[in-house]
Amino acid sequence: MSIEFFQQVDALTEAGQLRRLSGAFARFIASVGDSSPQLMAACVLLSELEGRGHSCLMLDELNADPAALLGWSGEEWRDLRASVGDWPADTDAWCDLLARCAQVWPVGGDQHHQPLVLDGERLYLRRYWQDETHVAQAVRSRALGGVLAADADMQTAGIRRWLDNLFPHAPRGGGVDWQKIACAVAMRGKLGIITGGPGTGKTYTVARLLALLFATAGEGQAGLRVALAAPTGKAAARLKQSIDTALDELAEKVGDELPLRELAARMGAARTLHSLLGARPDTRAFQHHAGNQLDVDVLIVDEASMIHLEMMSALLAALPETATLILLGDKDQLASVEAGAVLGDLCHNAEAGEYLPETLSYVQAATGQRIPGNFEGHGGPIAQQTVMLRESRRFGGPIGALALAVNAGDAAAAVNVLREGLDGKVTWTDMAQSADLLQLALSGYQPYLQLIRHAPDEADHLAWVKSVLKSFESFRILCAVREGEWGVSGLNESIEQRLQKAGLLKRTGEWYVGRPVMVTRNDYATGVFNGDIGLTLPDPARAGALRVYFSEGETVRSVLATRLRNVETAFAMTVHKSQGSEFAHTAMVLPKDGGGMLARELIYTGITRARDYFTLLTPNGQVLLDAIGQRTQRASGLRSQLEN
Ligand SMILES: Nc1ncnc2c1ncn2[C@@H]1O[C@H](COP(=O)(O)OP(=O)(O)OP(=O)(O)O)[C@@H](O)[C@H]1O
Repeated sequence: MSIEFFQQVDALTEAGQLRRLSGAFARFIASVGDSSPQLMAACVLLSELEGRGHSCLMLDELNADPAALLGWSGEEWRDLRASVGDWPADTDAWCDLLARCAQVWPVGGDQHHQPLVLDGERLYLRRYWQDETHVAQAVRSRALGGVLAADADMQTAGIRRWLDNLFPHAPRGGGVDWQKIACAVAMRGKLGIITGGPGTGKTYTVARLLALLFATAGEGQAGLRVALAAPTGKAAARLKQSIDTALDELAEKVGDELPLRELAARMGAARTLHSLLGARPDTRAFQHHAGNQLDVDVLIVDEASMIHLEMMSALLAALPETATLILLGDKDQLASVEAGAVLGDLCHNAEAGEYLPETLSYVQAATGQRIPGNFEGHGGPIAQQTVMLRESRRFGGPIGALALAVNAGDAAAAVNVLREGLDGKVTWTDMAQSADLLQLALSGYQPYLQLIRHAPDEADHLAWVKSVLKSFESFRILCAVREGEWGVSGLNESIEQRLQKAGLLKRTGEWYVGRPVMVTRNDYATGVFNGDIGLTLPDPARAGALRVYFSEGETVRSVLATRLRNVETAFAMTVHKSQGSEFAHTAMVLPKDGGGMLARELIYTGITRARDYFTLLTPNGQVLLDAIGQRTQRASGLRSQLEN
């Protein structure tokens, strides 16, 4: 029995070191079979890691340094370790021990709905193993499926003709036109992955890919069904806007040969993945699934780095085999809060290319471009369908240089850019005090709060709402953490107080004019979703009533403030929640102590939310250096499943 072990777990839970769920989960596992402290320890660790976005527990890591898995010191780990008693001698011993437990299904063994799965040296919750296995199988078969066959020469020639038309100019500096290559590669299978940093032309490229799909659809052209989606409403609205603009520009160039405006008009709005799949209240199941698939020929999904494992599995199940899936995203951004780092795993060869000889010759035939030798290799089917765009069109200058340095883990170069602060585009206040932050919040939020004071007649209400929203969207404070003085909750409170003191806000209760809010839970009744950000403004129809206005590209939606239940004030938001958004001026705030939990992806994601100006505030600069030096490694078996 594991009495001593659970006493330790309970004490650590009370101390806030472990999630309550972890102890409860281990107890549940103990109640349905074996209850050895070793199995219990593996369950607690598995649950803790799941809460941090890992899809499995790597037993070699458990064997090598379990404290490091939790980010604990040896001291913190000591008592829990002692309560386990005998610790298996090595990874094999862990595998043997777990494989003998009734609650564990060793893959290939007898199945009787065991809640845990042991796949090689990885221990999973069954659901994650199923999702991972399904995603691996589905993307592999998509990458391999539909690859140009018997009449390939003719098809390739058709693709080439159109690509030359759509990309008429030689790439700048005489390099390789990865955008053109990305289009060709996506035409080759039922899966295309286009990754790249901000402004590298992912949307520009996908608009041309759409034109190409449309142009080569033959008789199917008139009925080609294209759907656009993204993980958040904001990202979906941005995608639609960028694609419409790009298709419009392209239509001018292509002329009568291709009715691109007709295609754009038929596409309809971009939707969130939840809405596309038909999420329903009170169930994880979607309306669209393997038995009731989506009615589309082409699905384009932007901000794919935010898609978690379970969502990717659901998406792939709901997509007909015949449809083409195009994933767009920045592989270096933070992964989803939920388990999995799917885009990162799918793109693990993207930097190096790893293209096979057949890919090289197809690309040459379809684009006239020769992929340089250093990108040749032995990548699997996903690598052959993945292209990384490498040149940013609008993200140069100090912000771009800073993002590059952080991404490369080069803290010294990052500090150089921050110190030089060229053109005032990048500003860094180290040893920052709260007063610095509050001053910044005051100057950043003053413009929209002043606009609010000049509420117009009823007739101009919508135009005014749009201008206030636009002004609010131009500045944002991002936090690395939620708790504490430098976290979201502490800062929102102090910023509200500061703005009130400056006479910019009149806070009378929970709801007040000018309050920005973020939705924290999907709410089907009001049609607002987790992560949506809105602004509280007077209701023109009812004196004294307040509505929350949400910007959706060109349109605005509103909900009575009192109908919104799961919201929080959003002067400051987490970097995680800011994904898919961009602000003219982004200010990022790091905490005094990162607790070893901040990594480079977070810093990179924060910086790349800034369009024109980036301000960094650090009460303790060492936290920045430590974060740049640390990579997020999410345990996942997806890469190895993709290679099998
Ligand atoms: N080959 C090109 N020739 C001319 N302009 C280009 C080209 N590629 C991209 N652009 C322009 O560069 C800008 C950025 O491109 P785009 O918006 O497609 O990048 P993105 O990777 O989708 O950015 P984000 O990550 O912010 O969504 C756009 O104005 C686009 O029109």
